[in-house]
Amino acid sequence: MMLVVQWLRGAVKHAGIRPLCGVEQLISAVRGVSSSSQQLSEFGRTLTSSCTDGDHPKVLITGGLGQLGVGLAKLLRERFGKNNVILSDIRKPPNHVYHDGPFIFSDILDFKNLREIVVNNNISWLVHYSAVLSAVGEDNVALAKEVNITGLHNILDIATEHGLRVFVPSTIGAFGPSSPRDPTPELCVQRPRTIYGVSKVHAELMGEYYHHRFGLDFRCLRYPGIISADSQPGGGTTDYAVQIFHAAVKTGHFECNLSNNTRLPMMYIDDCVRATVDFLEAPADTLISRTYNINAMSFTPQELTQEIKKVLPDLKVTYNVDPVRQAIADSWPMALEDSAARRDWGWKHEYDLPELVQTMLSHITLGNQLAQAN
Ligand SMILES: NC(=O)c1ccc[n+]([C@@H]2O[C@H](COP(=O)([O-])OP(=O)(O)OC[C@H]3O[C@@H](n4cnc5c(N)ncnc54)[C@H](O)[C@@H]3O)[C@@H](O)[C@H]2O)c1
Ligand SMILES: C[C@@H](O)[C@H](N)C(=O)O
Repeated sequence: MMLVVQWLRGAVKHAGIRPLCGVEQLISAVRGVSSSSQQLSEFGRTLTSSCTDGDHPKVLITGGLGQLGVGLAKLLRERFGKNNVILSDIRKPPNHVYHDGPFIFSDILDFKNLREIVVNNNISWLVHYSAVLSAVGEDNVALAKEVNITGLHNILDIATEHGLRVFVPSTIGAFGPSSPRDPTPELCVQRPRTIYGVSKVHAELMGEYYHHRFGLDFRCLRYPGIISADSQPGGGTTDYAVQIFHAAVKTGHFECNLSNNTRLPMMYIDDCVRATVDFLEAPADTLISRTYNINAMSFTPQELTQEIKKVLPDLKVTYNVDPVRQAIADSWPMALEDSAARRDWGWKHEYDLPELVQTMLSHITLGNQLAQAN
């Protein structure tokens, strides 16, 4: 096996193939197969399917109609071409998403269908966004187990089988009350108290295991709460930090379900999708780890309100604390320690609280004006 890996490194270097085509991915594919002749012929297919269109990866995004998928698809399509990025979900897309680029139905619990999609579309990168988030998960543990754990197993098996690069996001929710909270280091006690958090620790460990055992090119970022103007959050604990902006513009009143002094790590969506694409593109030999924290800003509902009031002074915020969400938030980090991401693949956030507030308010105001004009 070592000889094959060495030969592959030499051959790739000799042929001048660009790193984007995934030298390490190919090497991983070699490591991932045993020496049976059938599997070696599979390897031949993996080699050709891993580099599409000469240069660009062919990307499949699962759960792509949630808060993050459409934004990620937009950036990936700018970099790799519209037809090289396929969004998928189990829901019907809105018209503008359907017309913006390829969309396909894919239920991650249907292994055979998922495999068919990967094969028929020559997929080389898989971004696995399907999930049941923290608050919804506590409401429906069985569904969260099915989607977040069984679904992940399907993804890892298919990615390994076809030599794919696979990205699975983790979260601040992968930590718990016994983790250090301010800041939370990359490696520390992880004993989350939600099914969402437990499933994400499982995903981190399974992905890393598949990487070491089968050579899977598994990549994982622990996202903070993500804030976006054009897409709605899917039932998490940090959702208030999106909803407050819409309420501020629309009615001038917001009822917050977390207490005024609950400090959580947050990130603007543009930083999140840029981090994801940069991390996906990072050469494998620069990655010391397969799971990284990324951090941008931290604030409380009170601090966010004060910042929004600089633009909309009449905003009124009242508090009606949801005990389930509050207990979750109280067990999560206040900030993530992310020096490894900054060192290894150049992560740098661009949005702090003032820029976040300015950007969110202008996007939402403009969006509302356009909607009224139509
Ligand atoms: N949004 C955040 O603040 C945040 C923070 C940390 C991590 N993450 C992670 O990022 C990823 C994307 O988050 P999001 O906010 O877009 O989530 P979301 O809840 O908004 O969207 C999840 C999507 O998964 C789809 N889905 C559910 N069951 C499915 C199935 N069986 N097959 C295929 N798709 C299915 C849903 O239809 C939905 O569109 C998730 O893994 C989430 O855990 C998000
Ligand atoms: C933090 C993140 O994982 C998600 N927004 C949640 O609150 O569940």
